[in-house]
Amino acid sequence: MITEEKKKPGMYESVQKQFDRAADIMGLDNNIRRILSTTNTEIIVHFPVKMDDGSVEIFTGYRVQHNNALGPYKGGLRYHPEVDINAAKALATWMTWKTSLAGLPYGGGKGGVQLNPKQYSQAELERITRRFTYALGDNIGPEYDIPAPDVNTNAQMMAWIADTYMSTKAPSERSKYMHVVTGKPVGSGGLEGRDRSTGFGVVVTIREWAKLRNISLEGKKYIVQGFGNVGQWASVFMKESGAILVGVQDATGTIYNENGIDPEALITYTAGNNGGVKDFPHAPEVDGSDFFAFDCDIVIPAALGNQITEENAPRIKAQLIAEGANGPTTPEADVILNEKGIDLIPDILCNSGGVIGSYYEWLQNRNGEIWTLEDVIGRLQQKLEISFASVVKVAEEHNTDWRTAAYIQAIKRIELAYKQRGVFP
Ligand SMILES: NC(=O)C1=CN([C@@H]2O[C@H](COP(=O)(O)OP(=O)(O)OC[C@H]3O[C@@H](n4cnc5c(N)ncnc54)[C@H](OP(=O)(O)O)[C@@H]3O)[C@@H](O)[C@H]2O)C=CC1
Ligand SMILES: O=C(O)CCC(=O)C(=O)O
Repeated sequence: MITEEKKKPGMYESVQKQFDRAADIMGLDNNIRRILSTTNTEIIVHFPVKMDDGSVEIFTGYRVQHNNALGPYKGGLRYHPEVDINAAKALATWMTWKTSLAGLPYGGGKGGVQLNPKQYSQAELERITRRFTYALGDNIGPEYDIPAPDVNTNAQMMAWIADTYMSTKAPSERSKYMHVVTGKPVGSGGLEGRDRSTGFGVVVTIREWAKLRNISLEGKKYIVQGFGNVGQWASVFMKESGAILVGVQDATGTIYNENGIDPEALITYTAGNNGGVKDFPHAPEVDGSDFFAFDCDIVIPAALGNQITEENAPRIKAQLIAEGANGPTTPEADVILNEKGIDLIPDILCNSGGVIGSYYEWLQNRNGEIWTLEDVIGRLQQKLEISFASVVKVAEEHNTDWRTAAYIQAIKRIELAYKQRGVFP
């Protein structure tokens, strides 16, 4: 099992190093560089919640709004013991680059609550989510800052947020606020396909990589770290492309089977009482301490940040790393992977299908429309293919890696917005 994010170099340090590299190469205006190196707003709330046994627990929640030059802040909420202000700052900053690269009218925000959701009942999680929403108040809003699901949060929690937020508005106005949050259940204003949009997007970018490198995905072996929303859906779409899942790691353990693990069977298994991949009957449990070095062609990190480091990067054998997670690779590991000639599809491109799906949900609510699954999947695929091609082109123009190229492309759009508005007299 992987070690905790907290014990490794900070994710905020990583995102700033990535930004600095791109800013240097593109010769970014120094004032814009200073603006983008700083978060706009950092909110910390402490709020009490009554537990099932009648006791009261105080929780700490975060929302960081990094930048809104292109539109409202957008990004998920995470429930995890390692959520803190620095994690929220890093994740919010990545959202700014991601939404800009995708060409969306959004900025970047992120937040969450520091807790281990496995320790709470469903009723307690509902009260925590509703209290957190009250505590945030109008620091979120459909045209201001729009949360969405992330690690350990789901469509049900988004429905509680929407309901709580809307209940603070006048009854005649409430329906105008449905798009305060995305990733809701389809029955409550959610979008058909938002559930799979991140995992689908990961696989669209892998297919584009395969086309570029003239490789067939048929029979290619891959491993996935994290078998939640992103890992599961990515595995479903990798199966459609003929690739073979051989290893999976989650917080409960690591399994490996060189003959293949059926993603659907594993999804059914993990949805059961065990809640993870441990003891899956069709793949033995193995030592996962060197997970990324397993024999495979493609690695999909889809769990937490700072997992591929200078310690394990030298042993990676795969041809491609497709970053389903946010910030899974440290800047030091990036250097090693580049030297080894391993391709890497950076998080702000690879997992951007999620926020693009959220944008479609937001539009659906805002315009009173109902989109079909075909609409969503078709538009998502087209948008991601364009993004992938633009990153490859910028990388060639600047003779740089794909992560730096993705940053350059994202930063350029924000730079233009600042220059056109004339904030500098
Ligand atoms: N959901 C989305 O739309 C998007 C998510 N992302 C990113 O993708 C990543 C995964 O998010 P998502 O799938 O939504 O989250 P989920 O909560 O659905 O799944 C997280 C997965 O990571 C596993 N995990 C947690 N801790 C560890 C650990 N120490 N070692 C190994 N595995 C671990 C969990 O295991 P267990 O179940 O056993 O706890 C679970 O399988 C995150 O980095 C997130 O920011 C990026 C873009 C959009
Ligand atoms: O769907 C969204 O708004 C954001 C999802 C998210 O948190 C992410 O892309 O990291």
